[in-house]
Amino acid sequence: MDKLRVAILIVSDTASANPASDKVVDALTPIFAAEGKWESPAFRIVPDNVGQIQQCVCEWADGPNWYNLILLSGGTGFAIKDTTPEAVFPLIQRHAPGLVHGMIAASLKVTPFAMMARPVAGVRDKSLIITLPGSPKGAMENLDAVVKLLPHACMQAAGANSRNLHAGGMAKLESEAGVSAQKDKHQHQHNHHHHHHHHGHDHGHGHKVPKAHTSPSERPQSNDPNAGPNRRYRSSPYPMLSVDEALRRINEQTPDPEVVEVPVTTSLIGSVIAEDVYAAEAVPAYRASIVDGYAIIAPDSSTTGPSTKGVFPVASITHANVGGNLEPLQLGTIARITTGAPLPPNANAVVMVEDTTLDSCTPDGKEEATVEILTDDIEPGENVREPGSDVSLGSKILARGDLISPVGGEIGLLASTGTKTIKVFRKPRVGVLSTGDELVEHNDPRPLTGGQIRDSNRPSLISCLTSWGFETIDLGIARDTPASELEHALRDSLRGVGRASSSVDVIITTGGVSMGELDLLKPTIERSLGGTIHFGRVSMKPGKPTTFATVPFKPTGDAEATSSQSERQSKLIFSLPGNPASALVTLNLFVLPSLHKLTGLGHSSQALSSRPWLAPQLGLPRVAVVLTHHFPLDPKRTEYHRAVVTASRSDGRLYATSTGVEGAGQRSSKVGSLAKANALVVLRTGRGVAIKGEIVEALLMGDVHGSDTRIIC
Ligand SMILES: Nc1nc2c(c(=O)[nH]1)N[C@H]1C(S)=C(S)[C@@H](COP(=O)(O)OP(=O)(O)OC[C@H]3O[C@@H](n4cnc5c(N)ncnc54)[C@H](O)[C@@H]3O)O[C@H]1N2
Ligand code: MOO
Ligand SMILES: [Mg+2]
Repeated sequence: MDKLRVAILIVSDTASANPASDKVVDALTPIFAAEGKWESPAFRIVPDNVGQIQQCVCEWADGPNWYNLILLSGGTGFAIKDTTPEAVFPLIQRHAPGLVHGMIAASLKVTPFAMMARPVAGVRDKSLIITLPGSPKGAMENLDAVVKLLPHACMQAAGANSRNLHAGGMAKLESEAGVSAQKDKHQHQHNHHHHHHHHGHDHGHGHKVPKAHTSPSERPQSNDPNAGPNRRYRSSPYPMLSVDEALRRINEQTPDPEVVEVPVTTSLIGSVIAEDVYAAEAVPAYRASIVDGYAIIAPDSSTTGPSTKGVFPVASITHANVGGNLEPLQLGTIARITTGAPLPPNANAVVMVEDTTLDSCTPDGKEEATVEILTDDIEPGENVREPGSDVSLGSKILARGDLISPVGGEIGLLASTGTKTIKVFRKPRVGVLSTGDELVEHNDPRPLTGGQIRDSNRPSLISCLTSWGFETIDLGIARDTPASELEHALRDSLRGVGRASSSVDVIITTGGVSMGELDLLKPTIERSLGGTIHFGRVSMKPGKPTTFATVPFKPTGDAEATSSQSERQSKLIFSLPGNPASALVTLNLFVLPSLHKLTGLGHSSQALSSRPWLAPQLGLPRVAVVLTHHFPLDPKRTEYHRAVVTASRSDGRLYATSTGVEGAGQRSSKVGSLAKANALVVLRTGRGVAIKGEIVEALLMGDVHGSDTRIIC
């Protein structure tokens, strides 16, 4: 039969800094060789870092080249930096305490210090994962204690149809090891119990409010759908933040922009300049005519030279784009010239053709022989663009922080000066993922059944992001069950595999962030991805359960790790509520300012401001609007009321009209409340209504058109 595949992860700051110092791989390799059932072990070294440990274990367990057995050595003790069990525990889907007992029992025969080992063992997908002590001796002793069982355990974990299995070989091993499938089943039940016991802290009633920034151990235990009603929250453990505090945390966690050098093309639109740009060429590069007419030698007005008025022979003709040298203009002659064409040497001004009349033609009648100039007040330099008078060579044409707008002015300036490449801030790449068992593609031809919903969030969010000029990646729909689907979808998009062919900087998800038992985003981000949730509730309507998290990210593969300077170290996840209006409103309110910061906007003003998250360049423009009717107020949460804002042609003010106040008008499930809306009217909490004629703040999402509205109060 095929040999089993084994990989060893050395977890050690020391070995990570100096790989030669590792002795564990050499100690364990002969044990596997002696068994004869194993391929020679693969290995990798990482520092004592939860994110890097998890990244590697997941790659080894989930990737296409998965391993039957994943061993980790190191980081299992009581020292502060020992975090291997914490990293591995959440990745295990089925725990194997029997292996843990076996290893500890064996070590106890050697030393009482075995009581201070904190090993973890269990199955993830088809891989068996076991942690071992960091010392070569301890690692060998522990492995020796269980190694006879491992081939059997691995094959059971992999399932009978695994590529590594043959029915014959399996039966043989089972009798060798003297265990049965029945026993194995018992073990699982035991596992479950064990799991409850260790993690069923007193969060069942959720009265404890966690601190704003929680370390992995003191983080609130999230909804665990497998753990039954006692582990489900009955009130949210996430503190309710103000919108301002939420924006502050987003700003704080959003990394500074990265600089890239790129060629000048139209795909620069929406980029922000990272380094002042100086003109590589002068514009114009030569003395050019501003009009169609005749180049002349105009007398200096201070001297009393010959008049420009009179009849002159036409010496030559100059069009734009002439090659070669021009004949110098002789005194007393003029030269026909077109707009933008270079002046012949000696010429110093141009007379517009409108200020002349034809006097005589050449004998063949094809050309002008003499022309009469009708005007006498032509000064030297008139209608002439001197070299560099539009853009002088080496002058600053664009500054750090300038936006390359779709209007075209900046691209034009870069093009006219022959600028080949410029340094800009790299625009973030954004992935959009819908979550929910109930979702079907919006264009699925089948009629809906049961509780099915068409996925409207993905198309609506992607269209909004695209209009802002960001590269988006459609990450599809992740089902709520099995929960690993969500985890895989997130992990793949961070790594740039699957639907995301290159890794994304920001992930936007919708759905699954509130209080339902299938609301799995928060636990998945915290436990499976080792992420940090910076907030999970905001006092606003719609959008209360909006969640923002960061996940540590280290590119996998050694080559990549060194070469890829452009990979950000921490990735952002915005988990927006599933209700369509909530999703689109929170995208505008929370995600845009972060994307703007990543793009390099608001960068210059940040240093000056004590509240950089409110820099005017970040997020939607804020304007004052006049209400055209009463708007009802919410007593508890600030409302972002969807409205149409128009610019009054009669009084120049901006007026806001709701997209619907009656009945379900502003309900968060109603994406139609955003159809036609171009603004979010910010309504502070209060009783009753904001009255007609009142001036309030609004966030502009779209173009403002003119109207005849006016209110006289
Ligand atoms: N007990 C409580 N229940 C709820 C609370 C609460 O505080 N306590 N908050 C409510 C608020 S406010 C909102 S908003 C929603 C947020 O829900 P989730 O983010 O957990 O989203 P789901 O439960 O998955 O779905 C909610 C709703 O949205 C529909 N949906 C989801 N995804 C899409 C999509 N891609 N396209 C269209 N529609 C989608 C989904 O079918 C549900 O109808 O929670 C309240 N509950
Ligand atoms: O706060 Mo949730 O977003 O409705 O309606
Ligand atoms: Mg929900």
